[in-house]
Amino acid sequence: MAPNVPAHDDALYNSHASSSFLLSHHRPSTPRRTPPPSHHAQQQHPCHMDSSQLVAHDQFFTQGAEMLPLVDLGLLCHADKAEVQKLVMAVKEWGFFEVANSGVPLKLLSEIEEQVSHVFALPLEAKTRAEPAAGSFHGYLTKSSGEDGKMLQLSEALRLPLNPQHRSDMIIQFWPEGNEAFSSVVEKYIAAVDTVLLQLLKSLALGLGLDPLQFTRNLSNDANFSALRMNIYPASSQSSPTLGLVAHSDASILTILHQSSVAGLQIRKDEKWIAIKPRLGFFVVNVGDMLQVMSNDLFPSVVHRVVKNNNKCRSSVAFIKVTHPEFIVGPVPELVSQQQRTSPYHPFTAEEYYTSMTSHGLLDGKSNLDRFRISPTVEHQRITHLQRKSTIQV
Ligand SMILES: O=C(O)CCC(=O)C(=O)O
Ligand SMILES: [Fe+2]
Repeated sequence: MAPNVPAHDDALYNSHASSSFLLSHHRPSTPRRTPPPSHHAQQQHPCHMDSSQLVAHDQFFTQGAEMLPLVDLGLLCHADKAEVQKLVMAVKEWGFFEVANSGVPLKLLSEIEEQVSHVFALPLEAKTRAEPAAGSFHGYLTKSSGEDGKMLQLSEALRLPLNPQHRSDMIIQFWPEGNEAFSSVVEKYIAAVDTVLLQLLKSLALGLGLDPLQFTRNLSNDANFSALRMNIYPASSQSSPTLGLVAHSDASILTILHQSSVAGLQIRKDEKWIAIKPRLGFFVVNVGDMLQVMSNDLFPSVVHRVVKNNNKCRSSVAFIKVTHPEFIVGPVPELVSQQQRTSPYHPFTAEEYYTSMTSHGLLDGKSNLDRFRISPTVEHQRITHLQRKSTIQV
């Protein structure tokens, strides 16, 4: 059976730190740090995850959907200065952007979509064999609710490890004889999207005047955390719009999303929800909580959700890249000096961040990151008070 696992790739803890303590480095073993008690009431939580306010996609699009900033990966690969600056501005302002000219063939995108539909079409019995083992974040996730009975995982998802050995162990749980087509498409897809991700992180570091490897050198495919998350959102039978994925931020450094031609993704900007229209061959990329912390809040990790469609099934594939489990995630020291601002978060490891999610559970929006805030927000205090324990994960 699936353990109680948090719903999304987000969230963290803390311990106060001077800027020099915030230097990121590995450490051999990490005694668990507990977030300090919360006192300082600050701002209102940025969003209300009230499902009664859902807006159908068609309605958004007839009103004219807002376009995400678009960057050209070909230009970034050539360190084109204007494009690098465009990327940095887009990420600062939106935390989300689209990538054109990624070099990932359209054929591979349609192949991965096909494999997503194959795996979810398996009998439930085969899928539940791959439910996450205790302590694991990977595996098949199906509908689950929290202790208060509120549904958290609303659709089906499969979190495949990026680590090749762990991945083939999981694939065997779905197909005891193995599945060569599935395995090879997934492998090709991971390799291709990883290249995109590394280039984007190099360009971001370059754009901030940092060592180009600043954000890439401590990433890891071997951890329990980096994953390829396949999502499927069956058409809703309700006449009114329904949620397919609760509002959350990703825990990752970056997440690279391929969405099918069916819309559903909405992001939170300036206190409003914005629907993102899928565009063939363009990836949607978003900053995760870890990059928000490393960039010392220059790059926001933005809350997003999925709304189901009335008559169409939607699928998506999220490539989620996380740091090595023992790497201490804190702000890049140069950014602390440039901004003359110490981090509002206690540093943490990926291990601690994910453990926080499992122990506290997914709470709406960015509540997990709030746990690591040195001066917790009013919303965090409210959430801590509620202490919801059961969770799902992204
Ligand atoms: O399906 C989508 O468009 C979003 C998926 C997502 O946010 C996630 O997997 O973290
Ligand atoms: Fe997400």
